[in-house]
Amino acid sequence: MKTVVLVTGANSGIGLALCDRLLAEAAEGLLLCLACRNMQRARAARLSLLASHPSAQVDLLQLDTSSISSVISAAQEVKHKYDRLDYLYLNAGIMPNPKFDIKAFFRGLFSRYKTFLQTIFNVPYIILNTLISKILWTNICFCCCSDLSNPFCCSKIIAMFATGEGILTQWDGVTPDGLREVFATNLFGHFLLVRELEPVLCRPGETSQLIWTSSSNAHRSAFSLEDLQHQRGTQPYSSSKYASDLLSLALNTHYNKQGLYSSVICPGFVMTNLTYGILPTLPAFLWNLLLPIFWLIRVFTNTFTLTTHSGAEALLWLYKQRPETLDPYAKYHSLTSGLGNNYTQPRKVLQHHQ
Ligand SMILES: NC(=O)C1=CN([C@@H]2O[C@H](COP(=O)(O)OP(=O)(O)OC[C@H]3O[C@@H](n4cnc5c(N)ncnc54)[C@H](OP(=O)(O)O)[C@@H]3O)[C@@H](O)[C@H]2O)C=CC1
Ligand SMILES: CC(C)CCC[C@@H](C)[C@H]1CC[C@H]2C3=C(CC[C@]12C)[C@@]1(C)CCC(=O)C[C@@H]1CC3
Repeated sequence: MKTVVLVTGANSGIGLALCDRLLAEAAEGLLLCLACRNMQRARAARLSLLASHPSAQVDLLQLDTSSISSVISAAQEVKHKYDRLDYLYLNAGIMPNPKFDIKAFFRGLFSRYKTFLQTIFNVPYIILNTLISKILWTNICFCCCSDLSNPFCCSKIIAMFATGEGILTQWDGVTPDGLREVFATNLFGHFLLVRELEPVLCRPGETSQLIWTSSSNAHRSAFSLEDLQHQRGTQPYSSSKYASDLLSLALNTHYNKQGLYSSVICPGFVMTNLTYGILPTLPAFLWNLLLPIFWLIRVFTNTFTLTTHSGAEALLWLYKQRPETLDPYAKYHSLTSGLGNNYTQPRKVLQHHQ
């Protein structure tokens, strides 16, 4: 019997890389279903996967997660075609019209520029402090140095690079169903899909896994239970990702006794169609010019996974785990070390009392 895996948003980016890595891992025993909104792109993705894994079984499914009717008919088709679903990767996602706020970026960087330079050159705080204060021996210099020795500033800059917090502006629209587009695409459509697929996900005596592609950009401050769709805020993407972290937890409470387990992952910062739009003046291939800078930043934050292959690391790692052994309060991070090695690390995301 083949393991049935369904991946939403499988025609590009992290989703496509995941499919490739799954097939490289277990092409023979796998029945892979690519769930995509655009069938032309889906067919192209299928062909590229079959080119490198000729013996693989790859099916296509039309699914637009932002549309209620599309989700319902896609779920009907899945239930009709397969009598089981072992893995459901909830990966499709949008961040409409993201813009890099250069002012906010430089404000964040240069308000703490000394700390940034120190981070880059890795000069130990104490040596630098003593040296400068001995040479100049003035009050002003002392003030500067006290700033230098504040590791909190360093960690703030690193956090800015790791999460994109405060340096991106986003936009949101309304779907024909009357829902906010980011909420509908990233969260609600997936939730509906899970509910509709209950009969093939919850089978007596067997386990299945839901795996959400969340983000380091998921911020509690962006989310409000009173404004689930984020109609009143300016961070719809962060809100939808934080909501998926919460929802995963709730799904575990609800479904674990029926053998269905849910986890969230964070792929790190990956260069994909989703991120190319952030620097609008830069065509996709020119992003590669920034690679040396990104590799340098990676020395300080291992969240710069950069390639789709590396970003899919935690998604693949979860595929190999027994779901009962996973921590529902953890977010599993794809990480890449300064030397380019990929690994997965769980980090506590929600505290039990939250
Ligand atoms: N890149 C990054 O740095 C990070 C990405 N993520 C998350 O990773 C996931 C994958 O994104 P990524 O690979 O980067 O970007 P891509 O844009 O390459 O992939 C997104 C995929 O989702 C699909 N999609 C978008 N909207 C819908 C919809 N309404 N219905 C069905 N499919 C849809 C896209 O299809 P189409 O080709 O038709 O647009 C595409 O296949 C997203 O959830 C994203 O939020 C999280 C953290 C960081
Ligand atoms: C030297 C500069 C020009 C570098 C600019 C880098 C930024 C464009 C990126 C730094 C951190 C990135 C990031 C994301 C987008 C691009 C950055 C802001 C995300 C917000 C993309 C979507 C996510 O889910 C999380 C990412 C976190 C890091």
